[in-house]
Amino acid sequence: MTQPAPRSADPIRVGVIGARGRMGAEVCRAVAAADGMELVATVDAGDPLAALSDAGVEVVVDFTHPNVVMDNVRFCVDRGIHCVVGTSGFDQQRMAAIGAWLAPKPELGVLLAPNFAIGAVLSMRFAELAAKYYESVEIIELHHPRKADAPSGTATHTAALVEKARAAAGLGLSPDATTAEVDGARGALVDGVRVHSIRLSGLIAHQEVLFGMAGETLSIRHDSLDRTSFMPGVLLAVREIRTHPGLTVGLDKFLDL
Ligand SMILES: NC(=O)C1=CN([C@@H]2O[C@H](COP(=O)(O)OP(=O)(O)OC[C@H]3O[C@@H](n4cnc5c(N)ncnc54)[C@H](OP(=O)(O)O)[C@@H]3O)[C@@H](O)[C@H]2O)C=CC1
Ligand SMILES: O=C(O)C1=N[C@H](C(=O)O)C[C@H](O)C1
Repeated sequence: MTQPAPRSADPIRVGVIGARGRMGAEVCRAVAAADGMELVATVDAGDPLAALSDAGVEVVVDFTHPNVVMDNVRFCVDRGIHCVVGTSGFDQQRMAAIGAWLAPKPELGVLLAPNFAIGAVLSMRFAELAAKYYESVEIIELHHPRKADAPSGTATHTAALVEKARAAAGLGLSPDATTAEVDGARGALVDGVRVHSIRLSGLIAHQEVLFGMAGETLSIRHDSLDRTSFMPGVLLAVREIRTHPGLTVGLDKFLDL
């Protein structure tokens, strides 16, 4: 349920966790330069999370690591701090846990956004729309080689959306006659969809969803060429989260899509 935006003209007090990382540093710059918000606390590995509550943070932005993000979200929810989370590594079990933490705090919002780039959000929606029309689908995600997790959160989320649309249309697995395979050659099976992860110097974040049927294919590709591509989405989420209580998955829920 969307509530009216707070009337206060006071800037939103923002804290960043993972502030010295690739994304966190970019978020700190974007928040510091944005109208209507103030960067009041930054935390990275080894720093106490109490710096956030001590500084009166209202909205935290987390770009850390799948291994630590749940502790960060728990800390913030317990202290009534809204969370905008870009860190990957969320599954249904993790989402259910966050939902349970939020249950006694009906005013509090947590956004888990697999991808903040507008084109990535659109491409996931396009893939969801296309899914029911095609017999075959596979996903290729391509990232910089310092990425810790594979497949990417974006690919995992896309696979889930595509699978749901295929299941609703009565489609099963994509046809595949492979009977002899070198381990990994056919990628990972995520929600019944093959996902192939490329790690390559020079890349930032890219994804291609390939659909096929007799006589035609469709490729839906998005490329983040710079981490600035994620910043408009992050700033939008910081502005919106206080009026979107509960757990939200996907930036599309904050857009007029
Ligand atoms: N949703 C989206 O649009 C996007 C999501 N991401 C995701 O964001 C996450 C971060 O990516 P990226 O910035 O490239 O990664 P980085 O490794 O560059 O940054 C992560 C930062 O978090 C720090 N950190 C680790 N543990 C903690 C902790 N317990 N408390 C506070 N800080 C901690 C790391 O410190 P140290 O290095 O010392 O461990 C590091 O400085 C990944 O999961 C990635 O997939 C990335 C881009 C876009
Ligand atoms: O690690 C990254 O860089 C990215 N991670 C997110 C993901 O796992 O999908 C979003 C984007 O792809 C960049």
